[in-house]
Amino acid sequence: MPQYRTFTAADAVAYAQEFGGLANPACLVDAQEVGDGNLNLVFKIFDSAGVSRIIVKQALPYVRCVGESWPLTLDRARLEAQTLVEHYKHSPQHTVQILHYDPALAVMVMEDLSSHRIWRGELISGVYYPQAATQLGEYLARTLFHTSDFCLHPHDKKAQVARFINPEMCEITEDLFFNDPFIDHARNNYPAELEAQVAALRNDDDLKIAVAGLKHRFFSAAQALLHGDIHSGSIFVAEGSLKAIDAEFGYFGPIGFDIGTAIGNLLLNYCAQPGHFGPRDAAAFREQRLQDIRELWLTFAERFETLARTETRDAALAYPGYAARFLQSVWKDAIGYCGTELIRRTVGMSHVADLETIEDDEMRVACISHAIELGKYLILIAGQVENVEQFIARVRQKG
Ligand SMILES: Nc1ncnc2c1ncn2[C@@H]1O[C@H](COP(=O)(O)OP(=O)(O)O)[C@@H](O)[C@H]1O
Ligand SMILES: CSC[C@H]1O[C@H](OP(=O)(O)O)[C@H](O)[C@@H]1O
Repeated sequence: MPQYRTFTAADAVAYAQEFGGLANPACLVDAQEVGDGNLNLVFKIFDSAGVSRIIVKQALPYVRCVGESWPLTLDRARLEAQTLVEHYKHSPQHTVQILHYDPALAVMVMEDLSSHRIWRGELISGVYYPQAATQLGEYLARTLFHTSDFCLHPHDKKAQVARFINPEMCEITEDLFFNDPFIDHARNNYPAELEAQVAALRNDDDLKIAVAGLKHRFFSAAQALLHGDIHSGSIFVAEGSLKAIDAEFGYFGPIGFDIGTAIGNLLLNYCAQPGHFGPRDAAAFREQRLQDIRELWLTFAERFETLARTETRDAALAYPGYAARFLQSVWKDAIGYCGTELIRRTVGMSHVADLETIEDDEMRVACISHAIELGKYLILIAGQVENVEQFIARVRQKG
């Protein structure tokens, strides 16, 4: 077995020639490292005509955006490859295809999605993909249903939970979402002007109890195999197409976490709109985001319920009305997790380009402040919002 080493561009080309599955591997001649995420190396491998043909992704033994002072398990590459392979089985249209995985080198080779664009960039530029929210709802319904107790035999489910135990990556989420923003932590990063607003988060008993409940369910509710980090930067879109990538946070957790993360990133974009298009033009883009949220939830819920009605194997869970009851609890979880995504992306260490690229300082701070307030509000009211129309009305009320 090869020893782990960090790939150079030449290593990545040689690896893609061997494991890329191309009929004419010698055509692969060049590589460029294009990783813009927080964690890993990503190489595009080009042919002699300069066309990107295949992707080689390698985990580093530390958090890329911080450096060697924050070591991180290489096993995350296994969890990412395994999660994407499992999701591909259930939703091949909306999951990147993994072609090869190598545990010793913590490397995977995957389908090249250069014909697509990262959704976050498109949302920031105001490019609308009207089908994307529906397709994301379909992806979430199919992957989450087919890895849940509605579908799996109890023995298989338990074996799968064990195969996807992901303690190191879950710990990052546990800290960044549910701890750091609600205490005075060195990793936090927010505008000094918002100190009083952030201090109020630390001193709000109701909020901290609600966040404790969300963290507790993140620890313990092994409902389905989550993507675990399904934000708009982990989603490629093209006309009529959507593909999820980057699933190294995959584990069996509460379904509402994936739904809430996805909705949360649409809301972060909603909050950022005045910073990119000015208060007047922002209104139309904001309506698109609210429509995306409506479409995402309604598609997810409708597809999940249909699958539950037609394909549930467990006799008790198949009882008419139970799936609808379960989806109500998923919805309420999703609103809470959505709120934590808004807060961790504004107060915590890991920010989003939607807000960070707003050039005007005063406007940027105002948009960040809006996201923090909205996040706190959603966490507090999560249990009272019965449906997506009420959710949208509440978001509108908060400005
Ligand atoms: N399958 C792919 N096809 C084309 N580009 C990709 C692919 N996977 C990743 N990339 C590029 O690499 C970037 C970082 O990938 P990502 O998986 O998000 O890395 P990280 O795990 O470090 O967050 C993406 O934003 C995208 O530009
Ligand atoms: C210390 S990891 C911070 C943050 O980075 C991950 O995002 P990505 O892999 O898409 O760059 C994830 O959201 C983590 O919470």
